[in-house]
Amino acid sequence: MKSFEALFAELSEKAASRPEGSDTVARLDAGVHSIGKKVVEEAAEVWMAAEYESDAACAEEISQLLYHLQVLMLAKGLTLEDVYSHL
Ligand SMILES: N=c1c2ncn([C@@H]3O[C@H](COP(=O)(O)OP(=O)(O)OP(=O)(O)O)[C@@H](O)[C@H]3O)c2ncn1[C@@H]1O[C@H](COP(=O)(O)O)[C@@H](O)[C@H]1O
Repeated sequence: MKSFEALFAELSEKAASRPEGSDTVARLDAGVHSIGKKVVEEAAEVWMAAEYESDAACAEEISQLLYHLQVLMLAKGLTLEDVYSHL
């Protein structure tokens, strides 16, 4: 099982090394506008799953939202500390 911190470390490494075939690199190259739209789409899917789908489906949608939020953080150059400092 992967933690939020472990995923962020993995994505940070991918952003730096830019391996062939990485979806994350492609999403970063698409830019903040594209990533932002994905965040909104995934947030809506979380909402719909919470109201109309199973707990497992809702959890999966939440994991996808967290992934896209991390991609947005990387695109903006934000660190975990930048976000955690507001929690
Ligand atoms: N955790 C995730 C993750 N969660 C969600 N997603 C992406 O978000 C998509 C889910 O969005 P949708 O359900 O809307 O599916 P879709 O419509 O096909 O998505 P689009 O490709 O059209 O955006 C998935 O198909 C993945 O492309 C993720 N992509 C990657 N990861 C992890 O990120 C790491 C790096 O991945 P790569 O960059 O691909 O090597 C690996 O550990 C992966 O497991």
